[in-house]
Amino acid sequence: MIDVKKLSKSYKGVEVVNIPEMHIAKGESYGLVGNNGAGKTTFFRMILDLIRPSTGEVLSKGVNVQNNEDWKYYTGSFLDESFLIDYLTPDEYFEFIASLHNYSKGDLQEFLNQFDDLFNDEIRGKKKYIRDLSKGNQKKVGIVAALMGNPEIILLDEPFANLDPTTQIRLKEILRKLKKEKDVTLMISSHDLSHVTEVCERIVLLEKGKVQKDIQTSETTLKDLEDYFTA
Ligand SMILES: Nc1ncnc2c1ncn2[C@@H]1O[C@H](COP(=O)(O)OP(=O)(O)OP(=O)(O)O)[C@@H](O)[C@H]1O
Repeated sequence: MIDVKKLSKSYKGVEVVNIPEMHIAKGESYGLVGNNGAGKTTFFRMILDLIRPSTGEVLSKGVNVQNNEDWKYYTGSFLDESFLIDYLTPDEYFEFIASLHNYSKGDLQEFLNQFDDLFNDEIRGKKKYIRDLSKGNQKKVGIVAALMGNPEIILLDEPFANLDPTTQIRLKEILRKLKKEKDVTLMISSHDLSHVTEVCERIVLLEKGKVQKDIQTSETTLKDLEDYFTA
């Protein structure tokens, strides 16, 4: 699904990402962990062609993401609030994103109804602009919008941060269901080692832009990661 080749990014001569090679298979759930500044967001931004690599390339289904827009039709993502349009209400924003996916009004209602529990009556039908929502509720809007249009791959940066425990549990269920029922490829960066090891079958650990671990999740992974970050 995604192939990374000789990928690096430097700012003012300082290298912040250096990944010589990486393959992310279709249907894989991939968790990216690493301390602040490890390069997680920068890596995701290069996959989404939001920033240009200093060297190398990212291929989505074999095509360089810089040269072709096709990947945008099957890729859902939410990295931060800049993905939102904060002067719209959530309903207006969902309608806008739905129009990009050619959803009818009925399609949109049906799609959003699935997330009633997650929204907890705080998001739809309110006359509040996105900018006036709490951080957690903004995140819910962004994540749900990223799931619209049946994406084949979904990238989420810190999806669990700012969410209350109930929502974290619901989000984990949603992500697991997407993988199981729709074979969606998931790429999640997270500081929450417990959630990310629960959802992801593969964990990649970045440190100073370089891959330190690339492992299949097992019963010992959470403990191994905790030990790594404690040392
Ligand atoms: N536009 C930029 N100009 C200069 N340096 C940058 C820029 N964007 C990112 N960096 C640097 O690149 C490094 C990696 O940042 P990045 O945001 O990718 O890390 P991260 O792993 O996502 O961190 P966090 O867990 O804190 O979100 C950091 O040292 C950051 O300061």
